[in-house]
Parts: sequence; C-alpha cells; structure tokens
Amino acid sequence: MTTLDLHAVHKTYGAVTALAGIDLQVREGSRTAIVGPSGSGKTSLLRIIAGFEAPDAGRVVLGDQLLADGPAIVPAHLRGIGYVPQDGALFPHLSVADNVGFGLPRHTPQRAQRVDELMEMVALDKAMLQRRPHELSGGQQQRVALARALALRPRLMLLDEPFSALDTGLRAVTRKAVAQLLQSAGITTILVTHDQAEALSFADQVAVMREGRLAQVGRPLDLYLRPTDPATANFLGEAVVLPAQLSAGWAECALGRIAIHDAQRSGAGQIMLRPEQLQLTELANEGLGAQANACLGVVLEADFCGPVSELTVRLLAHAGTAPLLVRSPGLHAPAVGATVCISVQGHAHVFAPGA
Ligand SMILES: Nc1ncnc2c1ncn2[C@@H]1O[C@H](COP(=O)(O)OP(=O)(O)OP(=O)(O)O)[C@@H](O)[C@H]1O
Repeated sequence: MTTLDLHAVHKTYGAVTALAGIDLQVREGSRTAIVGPSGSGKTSLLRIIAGFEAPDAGRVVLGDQLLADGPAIVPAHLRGIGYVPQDGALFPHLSVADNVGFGLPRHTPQRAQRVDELMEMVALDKAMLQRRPHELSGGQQQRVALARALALRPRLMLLDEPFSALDTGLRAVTRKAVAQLLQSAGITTILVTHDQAEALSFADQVAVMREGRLAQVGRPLDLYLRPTDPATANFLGEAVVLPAQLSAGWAECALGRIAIHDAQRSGAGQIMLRPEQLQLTELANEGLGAQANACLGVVLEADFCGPVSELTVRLLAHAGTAPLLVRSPGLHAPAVGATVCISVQGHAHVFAPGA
C-alpha cells in the first residue's frame, strides 16, 4: 500500500529550477533515503512534502488525502507529518521535558506520561528531563528532536540530514537506533542525506536526485550493483568503469574476460565493477613469466584506512587504461611498487546503451 505519492512535482525559485518533475511512491511503514549532490533539490522536495513550501505544479497525496495540488496546499500543521531538521532545532530556553512535550496539551496528567513514554522510545534517561539542550550531547539532542517529532504520532517522519553534525561513531549508533525505533513504531520515514553509505544502510528504498530530477529509485543493493549510468554509479560509491566488447554473457575488457548477466547484449559497451570485486594476489618477480596475462598490475598508491586499504593499480598491459581503485584487507595489502595479479569476483554490470 502506498502512503505517499508524489506526481509530477515542480518547483522553481525565480530563474532556478529546484524540482523538474518528481514522481515518487513511498510504501507505508517503509524507509526511503533521498541522496544527491548539493543543490540537486533534496531539501526543496522534503519541504514540499512537509508543507513548508508549495509546489508550482504537481500533486502530493498522503494516504487518501490530497496535500498539495499545485500551489493549493494543506498547511503543514494539519498534515500529521513529523520533521527533524539537521540541527535538531530544539528550543534552547526550554527543558528537555518541555521540548519533547511541546506539541502536547498542557496541564494534563497524560502529558507527563506521554513524555516519559517518548523518552523511553528514544532511549534517553528520564534523569535528563529537567536539563536544557546545551547540557546534552549532540546525539542526545537529536534524540530529543526525534521524540518531539514523534509526540504527535505522525503518519510520516521526515529527517533532513539529522545525523550530519554527529561524529562518525555516534552517527552510526544513532542512525541504527533511530532506524530500529521508526521501524518498530511502523512509521513511514524519508531521510535526506549527503552520505551514500548512510542512505544504503538506513533505507529500503533509495532515490538518487540530480538537477531536480530522480536519476534512479530502487532497493539499495539494486542501485549499488545496477546503477543506470556511470554518474549514479559513482555517486553511490567508488566504481571501476571500463569499455568492453560484449558477447554471449561475457565482457572482454582490460581485466580480461568477465561474466555479465545479460547474455543478449553484444558489441561495444561499458561495464562497471565495485572495487571490492577486484582481488589482488601479490606476485614474486620470478612468477611474472608464468602469470603473464592481461590482469597484471603494479600498485601505484596505497591508502591505509584501517579495516581496508585503498590501492591504485596500473595495468601493465593496458597503459592507456586509467589506474584502477581496489580495496584490500588493510593488514595484508600489497605495498606500493608491488606487482599484483588482479582477479574479478562475481559479474560485471553493463550500462544500457547511451547511459
Ligand atoms: N528559497 C530559495 N530561494 C532561491 N533558491 C533556492 C531556495 N531554496 C533552494 N534554492 C535553490 O534550489 C536548488 C535546490 O536547492 P535544495 O536546497 O533543494 O538542494 P539540496 O539538494 O537540498 O542541497 P544541499 O545538499 O546543499 O542542502 C539550489 O539551486 C538552490 O540554490
């Protein structure tokens, strides 16, 4: 069942086209992440869904309620939509209790009870209720903002880069906790983020925006392994894109012969592999003669990133091919200058003609 349905949504600001016709469906109880480069229209789209802005044209439907039909809109406060902005936007002069309970009826016994429930939902200790926002950590402030948005039992939750101010460790922990919380509460959620890994791990549907349009919408794994074009491929992570000759389920390329899923494709094409599909075996010099094939390379650069090392490898037999990015286990990666044999795991993705 579809909860949110956007149809041909357009928005311009003066001469700038922020949204150039957005169609998007979000299923009830699901989590959608909207990613895209800066200025691609993510926040404009979220603000139109929230009701803070009106589209110039197009429709926004939530459940069976028409929220926007061009510039005619239902006001934000009547939509039943929760919104958590980037900085949490807590009221600095109010206590945690008053922030969380802000939208609830005052002076009722149920208010304090509901605030307690919400604190429990977002895993915050009730001892914090009388603190002010500046007496909390960044992650705790985000949880208070989430509790405040949950207080009114929203039909839809909008999260606008809510984790971006948190450091890496806290960010991952908070993201996971928020995803679990929203999932167990069955709340349909849309997250806007710059962070590809965050989008892929948080959502069950990812929408990639580019220049006011949706370049691709789908399940995280499908988008990662089968992006529609090289730009989308690169946006969702590092990609190795190579020209290839295709025939009968194989691609002949600078890395040799690689399996592809589409047995019908033939002729010239472009293939994509993710760096973790390439495996390196370090060769001793005397092994070179026996291993002489298209997949020999030399390590030009090695960046140690902890669990993995990112290596740049130049193919020996294809000086014209741009150096490849390969990920190797961090503690056992070949050193700069090492000669390596490159083997490919799994299938290559073939871009559609003209992508
Ligand atoms: N109120 C406004 N007035 C004029 N132009 C605007 C306004 N809001 C957004 N824009 C323009 O619309 C385009 C889309 O902006 P938007 O903020 O939606 O992008 P974004 O993808 O959220 O970017 P970022 O990731 O940097 O936040 C940009 O070119 C931006 O400059």
